Amino acid sequence: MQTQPLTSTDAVPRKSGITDAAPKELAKPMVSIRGLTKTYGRNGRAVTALKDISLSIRHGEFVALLGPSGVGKSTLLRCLNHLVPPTSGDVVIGGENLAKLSKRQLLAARTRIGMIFQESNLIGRLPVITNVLCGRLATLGALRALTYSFPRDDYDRAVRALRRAGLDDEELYLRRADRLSGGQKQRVGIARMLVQQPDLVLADEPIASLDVKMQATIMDLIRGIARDDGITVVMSLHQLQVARAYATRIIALSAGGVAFDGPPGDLSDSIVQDIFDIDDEGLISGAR
Ligand SMILES: Nc1ncnc2c1ncn2[C@@H]1O[C@H](COP(=O)(O)OP(=O)(O)OP(=O)(O)O)[C@@H](O)[C@H]1O
Repeated sequence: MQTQPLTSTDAVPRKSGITDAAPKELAKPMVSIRGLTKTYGRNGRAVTALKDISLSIRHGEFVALLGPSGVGKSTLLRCLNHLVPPTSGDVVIGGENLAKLSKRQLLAARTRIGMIFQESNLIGRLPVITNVLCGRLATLGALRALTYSFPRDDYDRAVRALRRAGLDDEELYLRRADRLSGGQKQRVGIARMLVQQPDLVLADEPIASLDVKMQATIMDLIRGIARDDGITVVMSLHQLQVARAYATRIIALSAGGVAFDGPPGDLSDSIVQDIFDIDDEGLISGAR
């Protein structure tokens, strides 16, 4: 692996996505889903995770996807970048219908869609900086990608991203990723997303493995970055209060369909009670 000395470049927020895009592009929805259905085959049995979902998400929205375990939140997020191909229906991102793209075009489209995962999905044996650089892999040729030979600019970008994600201590950058705390890992995952310079971020339960204090820190960080860079966020969550505090829009899933879609202020306790069971810790624990 190639490891270059680290520079001390200042963290400069990117003004892209909503700010860089031409007005015509902004008029189009960031995400448009039409008639999305996903059926998995399991042990010779069909499981329909999503049933005929249609919705649009505008540039700059912060959408919380709520619902009990198994309702289809991860499936919906993964259909949005075709990591899980829909059984039927269309997913249009920034005006591009993903089903109509060639493999190569789909890979290119995915470079503008960042992901943040519950367990951060870092490569434990690799140093922090290399994990962040992995967000640039799609921009390298095949040989460079195989040997993790990143250009100098990418190292500078990775350092800036780590700083924006709240990791200032350069000693950490060369540490193996599996030697970090849960909160540090999540910050590295956010830095890896940042170097992709995405327009859209899909976050799958990014705070589920963190303590309450770190949950707030990570949510503040993601919201701040999304606002500064004009990034659209779609995030699955189990915590009702977190969704109410951070999202500009809540979409609640129930039985594979949309049970509620609106601003947090419209999701009254009585609507919540009609849709979900909430446990003592405020987590959505089941469907009504
Ligand atoms: N690869 C798969 N093969 C078969 N069934 C699957 C697969 N992935 C998900 N499912 C099923 O699809 C349904 C929706 O699962 P999904 O993981 O999208 O739900 P979720 O709301 O994200 O759950 P959680 O909150 O537990 O992550 C579930 O019934 C699940 O068992």
